Amino acid sequence: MEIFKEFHIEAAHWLPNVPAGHKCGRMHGHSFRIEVHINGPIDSQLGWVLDFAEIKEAFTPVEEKLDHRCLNEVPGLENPTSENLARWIWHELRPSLPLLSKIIVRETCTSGCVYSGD
Ligand SMILES: Nc1nc2c(c(=O)[nH]1)N=C([C@H](O)[C@H](O)COP(=O)(O)OP(=O)(O)OP(=O)(O)O)CN2
Ligand SMILES: [Zn+2]
Repeated sequence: MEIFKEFHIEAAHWLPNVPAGHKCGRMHGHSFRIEVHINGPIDSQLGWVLDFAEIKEAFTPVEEKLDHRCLNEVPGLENPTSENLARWIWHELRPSLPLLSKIIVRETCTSGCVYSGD
């Protein structure tokens, strides 16, 4: 079964590799919504796949690195597209969440991406 927890990050970014004049080449901000998905069996005693609190605990250092930051200044996020952000979060979380199955990044109400690992 797959479970998830959603986190909210306020951050600024600009995209360095877009064509000249593209609006995303200018510094701007988003209220990013990030879903962390975990896939595994339900523990028969506890009745859950993983305590949601464990997902939150794993995400806390990631939140510290991203929230109220300029993402371009975060090592590894020099080109902070949704795709690169999702992949970056995956690699940050995977060591502490071995059942990690998916990262969903919503950059705006209408745009985002789903990353299921390499
Ligand atoms: N594949 C990607 N395309 C774009 C990304 C991205 O990360 N991956 N990022 C951007 C910009 O950061 C932009 O802020 C978000 O794009 P967009 O959805 O075009 O934003 P709008 O608010 O203008 O969207 P509406 O069409 O008004 O809903 C651009 N592209
Ligand atoms: Zn943007």
